[in-house]
Amino acid sequence: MKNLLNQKQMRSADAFTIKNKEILSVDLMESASRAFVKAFLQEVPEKATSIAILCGKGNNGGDGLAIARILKDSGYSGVSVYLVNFSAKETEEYTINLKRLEDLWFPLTAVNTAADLPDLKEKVIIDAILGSGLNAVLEGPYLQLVESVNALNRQVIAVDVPTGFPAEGPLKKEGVYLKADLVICFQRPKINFFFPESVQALKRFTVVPIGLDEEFIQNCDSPYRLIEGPDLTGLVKPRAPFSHKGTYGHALIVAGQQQTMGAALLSAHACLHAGAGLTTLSIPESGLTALNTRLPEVMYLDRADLIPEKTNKFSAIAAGPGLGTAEGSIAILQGLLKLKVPLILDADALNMMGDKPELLKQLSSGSVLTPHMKEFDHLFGDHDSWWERLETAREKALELGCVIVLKNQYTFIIDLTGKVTVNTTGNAGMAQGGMGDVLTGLIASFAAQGYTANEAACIACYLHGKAGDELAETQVSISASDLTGRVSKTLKGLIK
Ligand SMILES: NC(=O)C1=CN([C@@H]2O[C@H](COP(=O)(O)OP(=O)(O)OC[C@H]3O[C@@H](n4cnc5c(N)ncnc54)[C@H](OP(=O)(O)O)[C@@H]3O)[C@@H](O)[C@H]2O)[C@@H](O)CC1
Ligand SMILES: Nc1ncnc2c1ncn2[C@@H]1O[C@H](COP(=O)(O)OP(=O)(O)O)[C@@H](O)[C@H]1O
Repeated sequence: MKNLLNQKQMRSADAFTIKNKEILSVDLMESASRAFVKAFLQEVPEKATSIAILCGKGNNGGDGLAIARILKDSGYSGVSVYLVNFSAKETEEYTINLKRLEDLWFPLTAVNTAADLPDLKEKVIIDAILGSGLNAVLEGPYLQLVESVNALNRQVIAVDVPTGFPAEGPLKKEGVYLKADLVICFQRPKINFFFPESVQALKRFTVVPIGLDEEFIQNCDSPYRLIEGPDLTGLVKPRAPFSHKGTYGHALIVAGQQQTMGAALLSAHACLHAGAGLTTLSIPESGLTALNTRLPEVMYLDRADLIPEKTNKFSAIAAGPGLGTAEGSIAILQGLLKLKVPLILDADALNMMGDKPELLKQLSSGSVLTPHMKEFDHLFGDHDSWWERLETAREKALELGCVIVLKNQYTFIIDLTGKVTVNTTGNAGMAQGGMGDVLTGLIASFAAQGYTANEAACIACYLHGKAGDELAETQVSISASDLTGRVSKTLKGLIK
């Protein structure tokens, strides 16, 4: 899995690369700027496009100056550079790149106050004002400049990070950011790109390698990492010769009530498709006809049988989808907690725990909680930012000894030690009811098959989103049933 670094670690990776590869800092800037231009070419292939590059006086601005030169060398004929001179000091790499442009008689326009910014006519704006060196919210001339550029409503492509947007840490309410359509980011994405609030600053991002030492990066002690397809190849085991249904575990899903029986069926269906040897569903008796008609492979367990003697045969137990929160459901949850086995808890199971926080203390170690943002805040209190929510998730995972799957467009899987795995698969086509029920069924299936709680959560989240991404190639929206139908095929692609 790829480590995500904080800015201090990123600077160390910079320094290490410069020392060990015996390259100059300005050469690293050149490499970053070339990588930027390569990605920019894909985005703006028309060489006659007029482009304004706004450059601050730090290394982000230095990149902007190098990018101007490289774009010109690549055949872009309408590149203009605006020097944002709001700071007294400039970095050495900036100075070198400015000199290189001056030597080429490159036209440069000085912007010494926000009011100096001319009426930009260029079609595309490259934002190289401030990058990861940002140390406070924007104010004064930077704020004015950013607001006037935002008002232009042009296509904006930011270098590494949009001006004003912090790479890490809580996003302040008063923060103002230069709004980028795309960020071309160096070597690793910034952790803050994965939070929903980032939409205020960027629509999307792409990451380009710039030649930093990968071994150094991977050896950094970081709490964040990204899960990618190759990470699962090798982890997901193929079906074994001479195996039988008993080899792949027996999952129990406790879900559904009269009005929300579908949630239970969706979870069980997903569990089946992800390969559990046996799947049993515990639903109210009134759902039996639906179960037998819709999912003939799935067995039934009476609610009265949720007792140790009847449940000890299950290799994983999930509860919550469509379960309701009435007295009867609370009793079911309390009964499950008394089993003293790890549980996978979603939806109403989490809502009940939010209503009765004392239940959280009864969770067995190795359990998995799968809240979306509202369920999470109901469980652990309101949060002003996603950064803070993720910090709480890390503390709670450690304190409770459980895995927390904090769901969103990018889902955060926090393991028992508080480490965070970010899943980037999935798409807006999946924003339909029932999708979380499917995820619960997938986690239950992998847990039943013998994967650890964290492995089951990582495999399930990646697979869930990946199946959705494959379907999105030919569909606009994806129903929970569509997704379930795809899962086994996608899984096949993940096995060596
Ligand atoms: N390995 C990599 O990732 C590589 C990264 N590279 C590039 O380097 C970039 C980072 O460059 P950087 O460190 O020079 O900082 P940068 O963002 O240009 O800004 C610094 C200036 O901003 C100022 N300033 C800060 N906050 C402010 C505020 N709120 N309001 C006003 N001013 C503020 C601050 O002034 P100070 O507060 O210190 O007086 C200082 O003068 C990175 O994003 C990437 O583009 C590549 O070239 C090579 C490999
Ligand atoms: N825009 C999106 N991009 C990626 N994944 C999404 C998106 N919208 C929803 N999902 C995924 O769908 C699931 C929704 O879960 P949840 O809100 O609990 O759904 P429900 O309660 O309807 O079953 C989560 O796993 C989430 O990551």
